[in-house]
Amino acid sequence: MGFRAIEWLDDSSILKLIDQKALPQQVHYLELTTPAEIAGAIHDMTVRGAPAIGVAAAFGILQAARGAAGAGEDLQARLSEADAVLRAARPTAVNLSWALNRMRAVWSGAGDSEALLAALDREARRIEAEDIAVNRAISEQALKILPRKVTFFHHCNTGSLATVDLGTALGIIRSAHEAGHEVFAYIDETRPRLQGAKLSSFELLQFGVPHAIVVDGASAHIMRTRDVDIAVVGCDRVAANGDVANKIGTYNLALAAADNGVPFYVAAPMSTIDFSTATGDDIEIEERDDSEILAINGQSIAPDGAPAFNPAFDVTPHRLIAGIITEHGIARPPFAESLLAMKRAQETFLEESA
Ligand SMILES: CSC[C@@H](O)[C@@H](O)C(=O)COP(=O)(O)O
Repeated sequence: MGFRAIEWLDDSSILKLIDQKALPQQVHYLELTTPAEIAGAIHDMTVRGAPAIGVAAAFGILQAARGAAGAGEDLQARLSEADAVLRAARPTAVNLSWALNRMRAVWSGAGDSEALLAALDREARRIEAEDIAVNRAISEQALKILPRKVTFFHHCNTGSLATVDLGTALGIIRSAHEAGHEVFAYIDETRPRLQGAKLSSFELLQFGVPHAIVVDGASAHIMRTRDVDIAVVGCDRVAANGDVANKIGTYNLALAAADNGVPFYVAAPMSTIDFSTATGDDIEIEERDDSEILAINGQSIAPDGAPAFNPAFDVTPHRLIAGIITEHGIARPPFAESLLAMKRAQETFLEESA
């Protein structure tokens, strides 16, 4: 098992988070006691990665419910306040609102506060447990199409740290290595916050997966001059037409892959597919503080007063994507149809396992 980004301490209702801002130099944990603190940790990227922030938010709601019950306060009022604070923490990853919607469906339902509290407890744990199962299933789907000797190109961090465990795209790389494939991975740095250099390399070293960190701008050159079999990335929101919002630089990578005939895959839990968003143009792209570009580890790298522009995500058009790997299978173009087929497979799976 990798480092756990998130751990719920049930007896104390504390959400324990590894501080991803301090990695890899320090493995340091924070213990959060309020939804406002959790929202702050999501916003400042102490916890990050689309699935991880959804799970953290679900426990934030549970924390608020327990707090309200302990103080004899109105449950609905406290929860709707917590919901609003958590929902506003980051805009692009749909997993945040997806998890909050699941929790809201519980707390806005019928039942006395004791029953609601128990149901919220179950739902938060279910969201957490499902994430692990879904990530394993995504890896299993991907293993079906990988050659025995496989060289990957990966962007950002999509591993254990970005999820509850294993991860999505990085989980595929790790699973291929553990399944005996001869794996090598090019891990791009992922400016400006360097999730690739800091976090993905940290995870791959832990599991003994051969890899090299490369600068973001090297992707086209490496694909042109080395044998790269597959580029695989995660996602923060997939629109109904298959357009994918993911960490800034994903679109560049997809263009480099297209020009070099490298198949470009997106690992996507069904929770990241947003059927209510028609196309990538409808996805809100988070803009973060200029300081993320102008300084590295607090050290200024640009002239004093230099302006910057810092969109944190981009949208890769569906035409550049070979497949979207979900826990229910690999969706292929045309995605408007194949993603709906995945949704139907999910509904059947849920009915059968109910
Ligand atoms: C399984 S994580 C998927 C995405 O959330 C990941 O690729 C990504 O873009 C993370 O961005 P971040 O800004 O670090 O939260």
